Amino acid sequence: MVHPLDPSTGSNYTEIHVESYDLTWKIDFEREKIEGSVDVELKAVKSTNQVLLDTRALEIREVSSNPAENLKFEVLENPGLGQILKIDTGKQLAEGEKIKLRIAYSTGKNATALQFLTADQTTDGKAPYLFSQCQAINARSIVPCMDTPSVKSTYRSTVHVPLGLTCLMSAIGKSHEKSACGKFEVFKFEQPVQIPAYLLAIVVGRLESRKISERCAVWAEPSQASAAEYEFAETESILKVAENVAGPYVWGRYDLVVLPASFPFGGMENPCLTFITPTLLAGDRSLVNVIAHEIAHSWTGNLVTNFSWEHFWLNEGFTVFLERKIHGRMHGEKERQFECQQGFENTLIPTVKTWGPDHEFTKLIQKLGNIDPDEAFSSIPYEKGSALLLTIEQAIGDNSRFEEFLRSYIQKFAYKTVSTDEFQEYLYSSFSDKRIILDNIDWNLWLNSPGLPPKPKFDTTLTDECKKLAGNWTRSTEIPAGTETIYEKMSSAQKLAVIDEIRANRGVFGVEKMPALTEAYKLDKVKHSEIKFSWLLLGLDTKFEPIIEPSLAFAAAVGRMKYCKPIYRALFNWQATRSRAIAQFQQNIPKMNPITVKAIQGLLKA
Ligand SMILES: CC/C=C\C/C=C\C[C@@H](O)/C=C/C=C/C=C\[C@@H](O)CCCC(=O)O
Ligand SMILES: [Zn+2]
Repeated sequence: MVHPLDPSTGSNYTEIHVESYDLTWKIDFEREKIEGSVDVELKAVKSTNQVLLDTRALEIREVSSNPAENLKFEVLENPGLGQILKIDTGKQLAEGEKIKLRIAYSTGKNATALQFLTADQTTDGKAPYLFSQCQAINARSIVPCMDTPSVKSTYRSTVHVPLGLTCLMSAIGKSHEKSACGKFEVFKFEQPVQIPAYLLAIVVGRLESRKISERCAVWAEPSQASAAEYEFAETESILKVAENVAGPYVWGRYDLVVLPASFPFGGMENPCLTFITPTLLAGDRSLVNVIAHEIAHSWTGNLVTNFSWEHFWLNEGFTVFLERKIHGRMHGEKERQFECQQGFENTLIPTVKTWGPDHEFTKLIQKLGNIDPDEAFSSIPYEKGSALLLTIEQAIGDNSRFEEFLRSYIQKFAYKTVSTDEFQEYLYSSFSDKRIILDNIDWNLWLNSPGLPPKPKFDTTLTDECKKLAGNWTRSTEIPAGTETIYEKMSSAQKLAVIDEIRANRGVFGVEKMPALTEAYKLDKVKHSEIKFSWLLLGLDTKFEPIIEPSLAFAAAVGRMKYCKPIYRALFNWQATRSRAIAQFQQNIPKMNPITVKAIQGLLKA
């Protein structure tokens, strides 16, 4: 089956493929730039005399071939998506012929993949810091590349960083020594498994590591190292369960790095080194579902990769489904069902409501054109995607057979990319005895229609307990008796479900009960970031004035977009807070991640 084209790249990947990148970088904290070169090895898929690479605001100094010969190049605009570096190879390459190019360049001011932090913007406030976020199409702002998941390449790197700092990458560390001049720490890495450009990642900072197992460690700034070691101590056990569900782990190491608070996501599945937000440091290991999610990406996303961002649900829907399979193996089927029901009712339903039921971005398969995929990003591919897989599992009616199918799907498409059609074709060929059952799934509704899909069936036991407790608050004007004790005995996920449920029924809750609710469940002291976020949003949605200060403080301190975007949206939409929120946001822009800035600016334009 031939893949359609990826609209988010300007590269000529159908003519020639990048096989490997060899990066030589110097991290310049003063000028907030990466300075260096990349050696690119390419192989022609068909005869061509040009190489088109994606770039975004890069300063290209020179392009040469090996043996050294300067090549002609020009930089063309690619509206909405950056630029295209067009290189004349100087000769016609035959199909299968290889070529090596060297590109000397530096990153531009405000490279979208990078956030340079001054010492005072870090957790410990002791040294500057740098981290990257290349998904979806930001890799092109740090290296000229084929920035499409359709192309997978290996990479090596040599990185010079200031003395005393540690560099980590989404690869296996090979060596660390001082430079000959004694002015730099020099780190070398190798990623021997072919990966798409969006999985290239770097972090530089004052970092300490704690060993979790032979293949797992957690890195953090020194003041957070012990907390991180405790919080993520279960990483190896989760990885073993994941292998049991999905097959052997092929990436060698699985390390974690806790980033500063401005990191825009909960976690990013960079191979060998998952990036995580410090908002996971709940103190009681109650947010490790994010680690299970990132571990699951080692198979779905990193090994089997969506061929373009229009089919992002193949990365995220499968990963959420696997994450919950892992959770079910560890804590029981009722728990898995609870997570699935919560995902549908308290994430998917509100997300569809926020976009609007006819919005293009509520479709599972997207038509992105030249829209930056970041703009379409939401929980839809995660929750609608995993709900589709749950629906298929239930239609098949044999969970262990469906799990075997998942393993064979992973094996079949490992190291490759996949489209929705290919997944569907493989599903039908694997369940040829269930064709009629599969035909009963309304594929067009699930894949191509906006809005909510049919709700799968759930074992509602654990959710029912939460709905009952929440109902006591929303249905009555009285403060429910004994509510503290019932709440206290619940798991953190159930506690969150209680607040989410009250929030879903805020119309009948009544702002006058906010102080009692806050007091009963000690919500103003809660450390669990999901519960805190839900409480703040409940207060903002019900226009509870004492919530304004903690909401502004949370939005300023936490760059995770899952939290700061809805909080800013609510603050912008409330007349009483709008101007303060806009002023705070604008003042904080220099400290914020470029991806987050763009997303919040989008809210103001909407
Ligand atoms: C349908 C949208 C099409 C393409 C989007 C592709 C990438 C979107 C881009 O914005 C990058 C996303 C990176 C996500 C990383 C981690 C998430 O799993 C975090 C989820 C939210 C959170 O927990 O904070
Ligand atoms: Zn994910």
